[in-house]
Amino acid sequence: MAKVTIIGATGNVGSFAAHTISEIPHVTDMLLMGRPGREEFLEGCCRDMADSFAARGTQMRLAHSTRVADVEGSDVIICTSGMPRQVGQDRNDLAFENAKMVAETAEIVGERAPDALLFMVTNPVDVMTAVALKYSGLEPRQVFGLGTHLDSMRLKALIAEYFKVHVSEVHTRIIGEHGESMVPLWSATTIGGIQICNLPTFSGLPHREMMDTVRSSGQFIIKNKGATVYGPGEAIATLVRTILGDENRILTVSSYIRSEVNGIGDVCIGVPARINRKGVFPVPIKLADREVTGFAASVEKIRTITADVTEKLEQCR
Ligand SMILES: NC(=O)C1=CN([C@@H]2O[C@H](COP(=O)(O)OP(=O)(O)OC[C@H]3O[C@@H](n4cnc5c(N)ncnc54)[C@H](O)[C@@H]3O)[C@@H](O)[C@H]2O)C=CC1
Ligand SMILES: O=C([O-])CC(=O)C(=O)O
Repeated sequence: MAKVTIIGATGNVGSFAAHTISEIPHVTDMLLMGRPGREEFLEGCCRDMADSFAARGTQMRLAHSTRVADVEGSDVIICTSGMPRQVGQDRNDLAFENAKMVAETAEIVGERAPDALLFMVTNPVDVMTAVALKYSGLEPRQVFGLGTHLDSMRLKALIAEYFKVHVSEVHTRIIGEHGESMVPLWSATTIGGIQICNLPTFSGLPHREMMDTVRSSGQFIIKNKGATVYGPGEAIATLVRTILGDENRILTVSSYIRSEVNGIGDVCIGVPARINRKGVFPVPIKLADREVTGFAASVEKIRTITADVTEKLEQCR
């Protein structure tokens, strides 16, 4: 029995995520939230969704609102509201504009739903996770972002295609920024349980090309169809299912780390974390030397942008 709220449900990602989440059996209540002025659109979304429930036999209470205070009683609150990037923009270009909205929203969430988990999707997601953590006043286990889970999924699909195996045979991870400085963990990549570097075909793997494809996926999709929707929507639903099913899966999400990765910490960034109904718990890990260098650079980048955005937010409050 759980209530899930989607803030930004009128948008591309929010509306598709709402539909994928409606397939999760634990969800009994869903609240679609949009900006004031979007009431009619939200009503339309609810009616449309109810039609799909009728076709599938889904039984779920569905409501809509334009008041963030209505998050009260939610178990999971997903924030997909905010500006998306345009072709040629970097996700970090959105940082300050989206941070203003996230800070305001997070404050209300902290007051009205102090026991909820707050799941950030809005970009730049690592910086937005830090802003949400600060302004909600919630505990680090309660606030997390989609992080590099989507990037890890993208890499997994490319590896599966290369080796002609089912995606479920591939385990891989990308950590760090959901952005240019992301770091693939080849040392933690296995196929059918065998470390990828122990497979003779590994030497021919086009690592660089694969990572170029992963890094540019968002931009490619935005250029061709305006927004990334299905990948993020399914990735969001996987996390919600993991939480509500109390599954203790280890997925790579943006989370506050103290010093869990080779002693590096005090930042919100994509790291492997155990996820269950209580929230998100980063797993202490020790990386190979080359991977540490890349991760440390990614942390430094995100820490600098986060500090800059937080300072600007404080000045305009
Ligand atoms: N972390 C990830 O992997 C991904 C993150 N995103 C991010 O998710 C966000 C939403 O993307 P889309 O759904 O494509 O955008 P969209 O433009 O379709 O929807 C954005 C929604 O946010 C609302 N909104 C915009 N500015 C707002 C404000 N100041 N206050 C309150 N609500 C506001 C809009 O009304 C709309 O409902 C973007 O920041 C995008 O970059 C998108 C895909 C993947
Ligand atoms: O690229 C974007 O702006 C949207 C996003 O984060 C993704 O799909 O990875």
